[in-house]
Amino acid sequence: MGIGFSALCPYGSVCFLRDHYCSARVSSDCCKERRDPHMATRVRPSSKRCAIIGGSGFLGRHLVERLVDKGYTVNVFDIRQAYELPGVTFHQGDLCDRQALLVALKEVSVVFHCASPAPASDDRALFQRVNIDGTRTVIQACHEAGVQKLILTSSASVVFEGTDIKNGREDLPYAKKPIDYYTETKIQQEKLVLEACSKDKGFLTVAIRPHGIFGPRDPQLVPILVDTARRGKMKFIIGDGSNLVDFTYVENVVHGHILAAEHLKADSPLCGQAYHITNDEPVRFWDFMSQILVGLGYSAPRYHLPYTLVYGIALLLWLIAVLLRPLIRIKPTFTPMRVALAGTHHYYSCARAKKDMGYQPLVPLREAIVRTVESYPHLRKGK
Ligand SMILES: NC(=O)C1=CN([C@@H]2O[C@H](COP(=O)(O)OP(=O)(O)OC[C@H]3O[C@@H](n4cnc5c(N)ncnc54)[C@H](OP(=O)(O)O)[C@@H]3O)[C@@H](O)[C@H]2O)C=CC1
Ligand SMILES: CC(C)CCC[C@@H](C)[C@H]1CC[C@H]2C3=C(CC[C@]12C)[C@@]1(C)CCC(=O)C[C@@H]1CC3
Repeated sequence: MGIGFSALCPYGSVCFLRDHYCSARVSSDCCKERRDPHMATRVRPSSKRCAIIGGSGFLGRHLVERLVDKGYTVNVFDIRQAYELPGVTFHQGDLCDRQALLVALKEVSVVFHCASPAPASDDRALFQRVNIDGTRTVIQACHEAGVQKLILTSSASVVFEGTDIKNGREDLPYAKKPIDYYTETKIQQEKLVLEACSKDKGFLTVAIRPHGIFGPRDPQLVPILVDTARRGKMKFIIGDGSNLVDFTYVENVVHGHILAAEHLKADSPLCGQAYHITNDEPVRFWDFMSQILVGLGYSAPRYHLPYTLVYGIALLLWLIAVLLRPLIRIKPTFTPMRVALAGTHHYYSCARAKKDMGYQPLVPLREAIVRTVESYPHLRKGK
């Protein structure tokens, strides 16, 4: 067990002898007994010392910025350092390296794990190594460092098999046939983290399942969309265009993560559970894409193509790409996974997050789209 673990405070916070902190507001007998009177008001609460694995990435960096604003002490652990921010300590390394992780997790009580290889990668071995073996290493390092809470960024796609999901709840079974390697390993990763939750060991875990994260600095959704439009390939709507999908503004995803960390206590329903975090405003996939495209000066797609035809072609192209891989590397734009995401309903209920952690999206979709479009002046048509 981690260094210094002593007991669970009746208020739900975990008390640690090594640097215990009590504010005037939370002062149970348990806390009073263990309080170091010299440290009581000056030292930042240990519950506010966190590490973000993947903190250089799109979501991770937004999370880091918000945690710093909220007065957390932040360590970033990432394979690359993408920026500098006062109050943030960077640790560069691979999360599969336990020793490197241990340095970043020292004195930390909350860990956010939001690192993953890019979903568009086709490197199966990399997904296995980072998302599965690496997550085992993260859990082990958390135990060794005495971390109390682990918040995993999972994905709502862990239940998606390429067919319609309408208002899906967290109790849907994991996909038996996940849409790609990425999702296959996200399922295993989520299982590992949730199974590691142990009130006895004082190690609490929760998984956040966002869907279709977008916002400033996103390296995927808007850049891929614009690239496709610039190559003249965004003329067609796959299917009848009525399919509803969740797109979630990055600040709402961050809000869900922080609420989860703050509500995760030994006596809370969050322990070992997964939570959908969405904008709670399902939108027609093609309306959303059109609003982004038109906002950036491109034309919206207009012509309809049958879903099964496009899916069949995408499957064929993917097979050809796999067969030709030893000779030439082809990366089709319309992969079967993207076609399935673009042509089916898939939106999720976040009622559980509302009930258990008081989640409400902070930024509505309309405002989120405006902010996102404004943040990409370099991707406007003609730039
Ligand atoms: N974007 C989306 O729509 C959704 C994302 N998610 C999940 O959210 C999380 C964050 O995604 P997002 O911010 O979009 O992704 P990013 O790729 O922007 O961020 C992930 C970060 O993790 C880093 N990383 C990758 N491998 C390792 C490793 N072995 N050791 C340390 N760091 C590593 C990446 O570095 P590098 O870039 O160099 O690889 C990157 O900085 C992921 O877990 C993803 O599965 C879930 C649902 C939807
Ligand atoms: C070329 C067009 C048909 C589609 C362009 C937009 C897509 C790049 C995005 C639309 C839905 C997005 C999405 C993800 C990545 C980007 C999209 C495919 C994820 C796969 C990212 C990782 C996840 O966990 C699930 C996401 C679902 C939605």
